Amino acid sequence: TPTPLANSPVVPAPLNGEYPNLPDPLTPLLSNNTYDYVVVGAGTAGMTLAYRLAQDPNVKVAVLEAGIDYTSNLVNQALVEIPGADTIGCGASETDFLNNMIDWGYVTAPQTGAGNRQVRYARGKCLGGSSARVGAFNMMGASTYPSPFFPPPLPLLPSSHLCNFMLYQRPTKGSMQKWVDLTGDPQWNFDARFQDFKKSVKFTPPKSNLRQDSPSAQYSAASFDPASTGPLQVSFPNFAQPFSKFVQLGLNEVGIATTQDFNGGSVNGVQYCPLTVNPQGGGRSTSRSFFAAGQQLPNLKVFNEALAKRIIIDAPSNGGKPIAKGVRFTQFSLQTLDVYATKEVIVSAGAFGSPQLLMVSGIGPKDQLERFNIKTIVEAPGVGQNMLDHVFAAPSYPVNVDTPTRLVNDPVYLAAQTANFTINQLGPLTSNTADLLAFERWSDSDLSRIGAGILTTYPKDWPTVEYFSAAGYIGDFSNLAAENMRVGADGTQFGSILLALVSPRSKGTVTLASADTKDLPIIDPRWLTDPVDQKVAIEGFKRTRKVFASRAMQPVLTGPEFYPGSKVQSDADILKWYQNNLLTVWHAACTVRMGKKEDGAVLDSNLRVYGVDSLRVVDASSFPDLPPGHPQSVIYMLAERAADLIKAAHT
Ligand SMILES: Cc1cc2nc3c(=O)[nH]c(=O)nc-3n(C[C@H](O)[C@H](O)[C@H](O)COP(=O)(O)OP(=O)(O)OC[C@H]3O[C@@H](n4cnc5c(N)ncnc54)[C@H](O)[C@@H]3O)c2cc1C
Repeated sequence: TPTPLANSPVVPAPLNGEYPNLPDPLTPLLSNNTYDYVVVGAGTAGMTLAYRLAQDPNVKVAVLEAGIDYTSNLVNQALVEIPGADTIGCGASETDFLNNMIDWGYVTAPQTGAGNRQVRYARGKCLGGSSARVGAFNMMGASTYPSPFFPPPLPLLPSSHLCNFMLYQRPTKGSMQKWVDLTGDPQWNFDARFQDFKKSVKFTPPKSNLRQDSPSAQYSAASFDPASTGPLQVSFPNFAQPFSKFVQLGLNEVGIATTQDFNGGSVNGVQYCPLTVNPQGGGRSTSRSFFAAGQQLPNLKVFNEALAKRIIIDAPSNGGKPIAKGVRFTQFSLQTLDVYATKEVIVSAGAFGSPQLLMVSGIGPKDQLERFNIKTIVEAPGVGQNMLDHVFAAPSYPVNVDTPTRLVNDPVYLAAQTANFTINQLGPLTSNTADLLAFERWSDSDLSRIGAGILTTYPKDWPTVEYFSAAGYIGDFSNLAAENMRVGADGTQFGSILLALVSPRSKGTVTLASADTKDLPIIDPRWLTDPVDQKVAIEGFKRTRKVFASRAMQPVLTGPEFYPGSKVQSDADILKWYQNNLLTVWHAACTVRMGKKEDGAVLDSNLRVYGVDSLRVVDASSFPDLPPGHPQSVIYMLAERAADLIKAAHT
């Protein structure tokens, strides 16, 4: 049993013989258990932040990551890095993630707003965190499939693969102004942070000759910094889904104009979306790229399979301000160890892991702490509250162009396209499938008409809904690969338009199941429980049908709506269908939010935990509000800003 934490010496080496007979991998840590910074989580924010801090050779940085490095076995590496593999298994089914090596295996509480289903909620547990499209395979997988680039036979795959769609797109100026309003800090303004958005990213323009897209993908060069070295790669795949061209024209026809760019502070309109894809080789680029960039730095240590158990907080008995001193963790599930930070502890464990770690460490709502006999360090009612998320669902139609439905049904085609990807970096496996996006803000009169008048108060550039062109069949989202096999067995191909709610009003919670981080927290997103979200879902679904009914889409359609089909007509039918079929877009955020203390926020505008010194939270949980669209750009920006704030605080 480790020693009591209060007044722990900062440098307790040699740890009073507390950790006898440790296996080899732990020895280096024990010879040096004190760093300037300890970062929990090597995910999207944590790995970026740790690398930036370690660029200063005068500081030492330790990162504790509960998962493995996904490049440590070939199958997971292939599943992460082949963009087209993201069509495999985004399933909502809770029974699908046995043996999952690099996913946490979260399942939500029963969702009254989603047909009382318990929905699997994918989250990366590996270097790169949720920015890595991570898959699972059974333990024999690595030796069964010798090529790192050849996907294993699809029927053998458990459908527990989760798929980060790699969409790289920035929020609107108005939504970032909301961050300013909520925090009182003008530094969160889009223009003030534009340089941080650009800093992580090396942008490469689309190769239109290879993509053969028409109209071609557009972008604004001004949204990127030509001098940036990345290490995150942002570009376009060398393949445009044939289906997407029709969707673009259909969206235009219903009044959504083509826009140039999603990365300069406005998004309304339709365009191909840049991806975090590496133009060299066509593979996915994740926040692991920051690990790769820092691998040679002697002052950066990343510990895998290191599960943080709690933050070591020194709470003076004289009532002085508590101070974070380090982190207690288990590595390889073997031994409990302490690592100390002389400057700061930074929690980057994600929207579920961060509130959990704060609560088990004594920072959280009183009822949660008391329920599990956790000693209260700081009563913080906002921890684990205010969870915001996006959801989506899609009608599907039969089409006459190649889609991933063919990839899963035609082994010869799959083999040819695998070779095409591996050798030429061409073909559908280079694509993330949902390559074309549209954002639409509904007029104030339409919003009032449908009973969503509250959304008229949102900044005018904040879209109400997002549409994804999705080649393939979506169905009830339970298992994309298996469902495409089923419906496409006779050679029929499918195309879908996903409707996502990007101005959600429903708020969820993350609460504890026990006082130990080895037990997953309880996730209750409460999707679509707010009546405004329900109205938007109904209206948005009708809009997607209008797009399919456009003249521009008729040449690609070979029949009427296949799913849900003509039986779903009334508003009540539509709502029920949407609720029974929706899936998260995996954008959980705001569970340890930044803002004003008097408004119940947990973090000040510099990401510091109110009431505790030397402790910050930097990841999706720290968002004051969830901007419309896809959050990874915001998380990279947040990590860049946090690194600068931390460096400035210690010079
Ligand atoms: C399937 C999927 C598809 C997505 N698609 C897109 C997309 O196309 N575009 C986009 O912009 N966004 C997308 N997202 C969302 C985006 O990836 C996430 O919002 C983002 O990666 C979250 O970053 P984070 O740093 O907050 O957390 P994460 O990246 O999840 O990092 C948290 C890290 O902390 C580790 N951790 C947690 N608890 C502990 C602990 N106790 N001890 C040690 N380590 C711990 C985790 O293992 C993980 O590595 C997608 C997400 C998923 C899951």
